[in-house]
Amino acid sequence: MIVEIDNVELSFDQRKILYGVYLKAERGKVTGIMGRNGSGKTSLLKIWFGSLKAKYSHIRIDGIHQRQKLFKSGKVVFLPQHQLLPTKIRISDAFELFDLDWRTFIEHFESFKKYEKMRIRELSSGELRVVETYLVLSAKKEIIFLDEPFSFVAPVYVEKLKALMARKKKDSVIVVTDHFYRDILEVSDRIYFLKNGYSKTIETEQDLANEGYVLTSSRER
Ligand SMILES: Nc1ncnc2c1ncn2[C@@H]1O[C@H](COP(=O)(O)OP(=O)(O)OP(=O)(O)O)[C@@H](O)[C@H]1O
Repeated sequence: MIVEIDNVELSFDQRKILYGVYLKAERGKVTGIMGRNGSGKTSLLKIWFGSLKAKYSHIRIDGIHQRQKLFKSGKVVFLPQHQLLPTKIRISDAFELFDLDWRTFIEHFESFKKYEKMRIRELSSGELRVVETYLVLSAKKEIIFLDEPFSFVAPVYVEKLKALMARKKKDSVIVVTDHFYRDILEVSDRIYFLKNGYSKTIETEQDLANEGYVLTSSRER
């Protein structure tokens, strides 16, 4: 499966946010999106998913223009930047909601064993992000959008989530954005950088330095 978005035009009031964007994401590859704060990454994911209306946007799946919002196809799952799960439910209920097996999760995230009967509100921000990202990645959808899955997450769990993404990309189109740029560079097979409303492909930390996203490439230090 190949999912593309182009001809995006988004403004808020008179402020142009996106106007020269083309992204292509495909099964078998993780597609990363990077850019400074406010460059439009979240907006772009929302337009792609269908929860934000742009003046123009053109979305294709396997070359076929999609008239309906992508989320209506039932093929896509979206981890939003802000909390996904309701705070009152138990963690075990969240696994039931996603039709996923708690024991499989525990095989990979053993230290979460003690939380099974706890409620979502009892998790720390990072623990919640691990659970939410795991659920979304494991949701057996053809298209997976992840907006900042690594926020608040300890390096050991980031590694586990990256390994999960590497496994899941065989079955699903995965698009991810995050400011943990080294992790995005590592896990992504193709990376787009958003700047001044446009997208361009980048590959290395040096490219990010050239775009002014990081101060200097670590190789130069
Ligand atoms: N509902 C809104 N109303 C007005 N302006 C908005 C709205 N949503 C986003 N914006 C503006 O659009 C721009 C892009 O926001 P967006 O959240 O897409 O950026 P981002 O690249 O995801 O940023 P970050 O890395 O900080 O999460 C920002 O300047 C933001 O202020």
